[in-house]
Amino acid sequence: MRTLLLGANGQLGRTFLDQGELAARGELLAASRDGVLVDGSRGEVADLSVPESLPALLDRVQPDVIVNTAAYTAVDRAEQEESLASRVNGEAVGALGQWAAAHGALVIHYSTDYVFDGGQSQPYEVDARTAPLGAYGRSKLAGEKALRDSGADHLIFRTAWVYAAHGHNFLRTMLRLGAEREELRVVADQHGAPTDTSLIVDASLAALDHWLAAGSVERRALRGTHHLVASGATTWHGFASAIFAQAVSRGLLARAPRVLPIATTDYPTPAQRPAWSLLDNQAFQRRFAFALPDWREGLDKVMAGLARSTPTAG
Ligand SMILES: NC(=O)C1=CN([C@@H]2O[C@H](COP(=O)(O)OP(=O)(O)OC[C@H]3O[C@@H](n4cnc5c(N)ncnc54)[C@H](OP(=O)(O)O)[C@@H]3O)[C@@H](O)[C@H]2O)C=CC1
Ligand SMILES: Cc1cn([C@H]2C[C@H](O)[C@@H](COP(=O)(O)OP(=O)(O)O[C@H]3O[C@@H](C)C(=O)[C@@H](O)[C@H]3O)O2)c(=O)[nH]c1=O
Ligand SMILES: [Mg+2]
Repeated sequence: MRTLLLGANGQLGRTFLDQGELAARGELLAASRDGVLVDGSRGEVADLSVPESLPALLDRVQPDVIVNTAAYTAVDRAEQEESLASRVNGEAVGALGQWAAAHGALVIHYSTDYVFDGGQSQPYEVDARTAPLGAYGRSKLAGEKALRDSGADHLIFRTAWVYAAHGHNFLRTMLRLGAEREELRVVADQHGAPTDTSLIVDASLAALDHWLAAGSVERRALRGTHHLVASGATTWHGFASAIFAQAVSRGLLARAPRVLPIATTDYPTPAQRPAWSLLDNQAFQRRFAFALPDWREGLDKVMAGLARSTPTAG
């Protein structure tokens, strides 16, 4: 089995590489926008802002599985750059699907809670009505549709509130701001489940193994969209508070800032975010026989990893 990993320098892409299991399952080629990987080594070049460049790469690599973790993820900036966001998150995904359909490859792709408007008050099921509030969500929804319409074998995993010890994410923003400021104001009326990249990688591999072992009838049931998020629920304020509690107890911060709960209306941003981002992950757990633990377990592991690799605060 030959796998092509796109977006290898992103939060999720890096965890796929670090974790090592994709490489253990066969041959693994990693691609980034310019072909340079975070460790300085050379990988493949895959620029998703130029969708028409992708077939030549795929023809050369001939992957059996394409794992697409590349995406335009700047939620606020997307409001100003919607055409770029929709090329990367929409058209490029369609191009991957078209190649995969013609060559019998499987596409594993990631989408987001931001395809929903957040108007619900119970976890979203996979077939709930989508209605993105902003350009990022629209572009991701376009990618889902393009992949489905391509006719390729595919697994789309909608996840949410993704973080890791590396990369751009809310946890790292909080640790940086918390070291600088006495007080932070964080929205307490957006609800979701923070999901660490290790969980996404482990769950994706479990799903891939299921797929590889399945016959054509079972594959028809597996093919499609799934909700892959940690269990439990919190708010960004709750997540921030949990991050600081851990940071202090693990010696990463000498003291926690005050974290004031605020309303979304008191934190104006260019893009509107869903108030309710919880995705129902029960079907994923049943279908792939994989347990998705509470978000606090993931936070615990990520903070333990950070504490191991960081000198303690004075
Ligand atoms: N982050 C989150 O909270 C969530 C993410 N998701 C989805 O999960 C997936 C993984 O996200 P995550 O790892 O967090 O995202 P990151 O932003 O950490 O990583 C995305 C990667 O894609 C790369 N990229 C951006 N534009 C291009 C391009 N034109 N060509 C090639 N590569 C490009 C980025 O490169 P560079 O850094 O150079 O721009 C980056 O390395 C995405 O599909 C995302 O939409 C879903 C829900 C939540
Ligand atoms: C830094 C900061 C943010 N916030 C708010 C803004 C926002 O509502 C919330 C989270 O901020 P972020 O900018 O990290 O969130 P955002 O970039 O919107 O995160 C999203 O990214 C995309 C890619 C996804 O797919 C989503 O699942 C989600 O994870 O916290 C505060 O209230 N106080 C603060 O000090
Ligand atoms: Mg962000």
